[in-house]
Amino acid sequence: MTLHLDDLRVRRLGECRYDSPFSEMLSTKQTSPHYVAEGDRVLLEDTVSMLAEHSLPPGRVPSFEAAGPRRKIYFDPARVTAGIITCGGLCPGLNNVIRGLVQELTVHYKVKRILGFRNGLQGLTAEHRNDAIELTPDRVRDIHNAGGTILGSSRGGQDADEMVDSLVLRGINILFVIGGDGGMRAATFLSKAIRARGLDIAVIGVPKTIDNDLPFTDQSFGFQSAFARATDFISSVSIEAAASPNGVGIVKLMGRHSGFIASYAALAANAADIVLIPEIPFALGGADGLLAHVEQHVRSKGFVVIVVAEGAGQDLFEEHGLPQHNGRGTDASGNVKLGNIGELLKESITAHLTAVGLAPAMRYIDPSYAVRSIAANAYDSVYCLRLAHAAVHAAMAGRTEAAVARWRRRFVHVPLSLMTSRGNQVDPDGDLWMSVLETTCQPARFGSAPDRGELNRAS
Ligand SMILES: Nc1ncnc2c1ncn2[C@@H]1O[C@H](COP(=O)(O)OP(=O)(O)OP(=O)(O)O)[C@@H](O)[C@H]1O
Ligand SMILES: O=P(O)(O)OC[C@H]1O[C@](O)(CO)[C@@H](O)[C@@H]1O
Ligand SMILES: [Mg+2]
Repeated sequence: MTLHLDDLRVRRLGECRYDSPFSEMLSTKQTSPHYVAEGDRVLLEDTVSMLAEHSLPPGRVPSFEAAGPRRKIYFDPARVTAGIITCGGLCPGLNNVIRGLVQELTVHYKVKRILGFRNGLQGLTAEHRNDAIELTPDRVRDIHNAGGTILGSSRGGQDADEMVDSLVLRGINILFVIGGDGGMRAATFLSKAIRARGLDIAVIGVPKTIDNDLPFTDQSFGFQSAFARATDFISSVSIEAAASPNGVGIVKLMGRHSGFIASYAALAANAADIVLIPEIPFALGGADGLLAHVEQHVRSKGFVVIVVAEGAGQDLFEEHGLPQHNGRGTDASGNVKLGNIGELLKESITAHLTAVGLAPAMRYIDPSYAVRSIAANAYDSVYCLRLAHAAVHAAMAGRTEAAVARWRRRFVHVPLSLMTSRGNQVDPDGDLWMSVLETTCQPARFGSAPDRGELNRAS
């Protein structure tokens, strides 16, 4: 996808006429690698060859608006009521972002009223709009020490007009939506309804997901904490598998469409023999299939450790005549319900090894919720706080229909249209997957699984 400068422009509600409370602090600042004045931008691409391909003057090169405080702001802080919602699955750091938003809004901008809507989009329905809680620095002081979200979260769609009515009735000028790909779509959907009514309400997304499946962000918050926790489970399973005759350790990790958690956790634990991710199809049977490789490991080393992402091998369910996984169905948000690949591996590996006289000691764990419900680690805590700061600065400067993200280590504003334009997946030809292959020594493919080109042409 070729992006042009116009695709990267962020919508503004209007001219910034108020002095920012930061203007004094900023008056001495020069543009530097760490501070970008209004108008300066962060490059979309960062290699000389990619830049040269555009053959464009510097002012037209695709670039993001830099995040951060402006000298002039759009909203009069004394008249602002801000709202916050968290939606989708849990993710380490949700409470840190809520806390960061509340502190930045109140301490620096002196915003007096912040409402936390309960349980995701449900909190914006007529039935629940009055359940919103007042968020104050006192209320959020210690929340970053706990996982989850003090606001609650949910899946499932709601009527746009009803949600906009709630924003109007509760006097909201700025809404922060902390969510994954669905949450960013919901923010877009709400923004459109707000725009259709000509309302002066800014909507800023703070992208979250342990799956790291959102584009235009180096890594989403919570991802580091989640894969660090997942690493512990891989280490445990590998110790168990190694200590048992014909030990087979399987750890199933989240990752609906993207194998980032599986790949990073496997690299960190450095104990997996096989990593299976949604991006790379694999075959179970045949001379080069997964089962043959598992058998080979058990014969040569005495045990095998497999890390599998939940979205891997979904095509195998049809092959194995498991119709309940093919009709699939969806959850309340429209996400396809996946077949349980961990169980499928457990059963097929047990059957295969038993048939060849190597009855296994199976050690299978699915630590999915244990991985995502924890508090943020130190790295994510810093990241969440800085994203929250960037989100508040963006909203106060009248940016809307945008998300804040870290791109090439700089905080930027990303139009929601781009945030929802595609997913982010492990590149089978990229350096991350190469590192996994180098570490596990597994083959590039198990069996005669179709290559990606064939799959893309078929779909
Ligand atoms: N296209 C859409 N339009 C309006 N609302 C949407 C859309 N897609 C998703 N939503 C709503 O956004 C909310 C969050 O979506 P979802 O449950 O898919 O989680 P998510 O934000 O993708 O997070 P995660 O994937 O990390 O669990 C849900 O309430 C869902 O109904
Ligand atoms: O059980 P739930 O809450 O629907 O969440 C499961 C999904 O949430 C995610 O962790 C994303 O938040 C996916 O990896 C996973 O498929
Ligand atoms: Mg999602």
